[in-house]
Amino acid sequence: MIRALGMMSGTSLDGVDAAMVETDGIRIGAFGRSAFRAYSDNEAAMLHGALGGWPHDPGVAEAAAISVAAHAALARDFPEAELIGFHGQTLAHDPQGRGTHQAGDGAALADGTGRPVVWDFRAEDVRQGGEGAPLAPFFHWACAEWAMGQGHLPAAPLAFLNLGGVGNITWVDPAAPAPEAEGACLAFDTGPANAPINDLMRQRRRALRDEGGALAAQGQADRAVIANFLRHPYFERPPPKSLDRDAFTGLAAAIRDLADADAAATLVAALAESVAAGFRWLPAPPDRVLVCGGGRHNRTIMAELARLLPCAVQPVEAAGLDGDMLEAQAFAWLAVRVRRGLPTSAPSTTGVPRPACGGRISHPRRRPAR
Ligand SMILES: Nc1ncnc2c1ncn2[C@@H]1O[C@H](COP(=O)(O)OP(=O)(O)OP(=O)(O)O)[C@@H](O)[C@H]1O
Ligand SMILES: CC(=O)N[C@H]1[C@@H]2OC[C@@H](O2)[C@@H](O)[C@@H]1O[C@H](C)C(=O)O
Repeated sequence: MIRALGMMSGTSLDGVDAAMVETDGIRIGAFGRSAFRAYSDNEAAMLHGALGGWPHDPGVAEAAAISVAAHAALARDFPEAELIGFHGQTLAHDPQGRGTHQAGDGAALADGTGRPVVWDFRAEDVRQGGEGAPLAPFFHWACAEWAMGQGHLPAAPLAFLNLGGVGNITWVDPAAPAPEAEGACLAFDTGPANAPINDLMRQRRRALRDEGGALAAQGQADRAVIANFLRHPYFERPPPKSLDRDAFTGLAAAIRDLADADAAATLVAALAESVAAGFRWLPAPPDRVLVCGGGRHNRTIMAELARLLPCAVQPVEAAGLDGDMLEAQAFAWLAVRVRRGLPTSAPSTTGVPRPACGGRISHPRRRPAR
């Protein structure tokens, strides 16, 4: 077993999550400490300004340096980590076009922390014809297997729903022998999640988010906007499939003339309806949906999901897991898989033609400065 630190800064650009996992890259031995470092307003503004950028675009080198410095600062609090999994900041994702871009140089982070760093997890999958995302699904399989072993879950297929900036779902059969085995996982991005809600709150209320879903709870969803949203060709596309943060720009335009609360309620309904629309692709009805990511703190989202989905909807804490740290933990576990040469994606998770091992390993070239 290796003690690995996973670090993730997601599409909502709020900061960096870091979490320890002890694993052999297959089974979870133990979960360890975790921490969060918020981006300062300046850092967040720089990263926001670089969104959509590719490696040589203006502002991208600065964004990458901010990402590395923030991760290095956080990693210093985890001297016990033998290996670091570094996701980097996704600035652009166009797997069927220009590729996928996570800003932040893993070699610089290895130098800055004195630990080997696994990074650039998505590019190889895209190079082989996959979507490069989502990558958490194999870890969801490991979590389901762990939770079953702890007696927190029955031995039945279930789904993990991650509600970050974008939503993604993984259907998992925890009885499958390995995550890359046929029939073990099916995963895809469901649609927009918190990103448009945050954008709305920033533009209209000068707030970072709709705390607890309070604003949305006071509004009425606009059914015409939702009906039109659900006509987007993305929902007709069978999985695997993934989304860029700003793929649904039409939604922001469609709510422009709605009152604040109605606009927020409409975005919540769009999120929940897109998850419900995704259910038709699942191989069998899941026993429950375990929700992770920041969206599970939004009570209006959780209520709308419970109303629309044909099974129980629970925060992942119901299975003994930490919903704020699951993605960071995923990149710790994936880092160990990369180190061992085990696959990190499969046809049923990213559409890559055969199970693939992504990620690069950089070793520190010198001791870190004190
Ligand atoms: N208490 C809360 N009330 C309402 N919304 C919340 C709350 N806490 C978090 N959120 C929402 O969750 C978002 C953060 O979710 P998370 O950290 O899972 O996203 P991410 O990891 O950045 O994104 P992704 O998974 O798409 O890469 C916040 O930006 C906010 O919209
Ligand atoms: C390209 C990219 O960074 N995608 C993220 C994003 O955030 C959620 C969703 O879109 C998912 O596809 C992915 O992150 C998680 C960690 C994943 O790869 O599973």
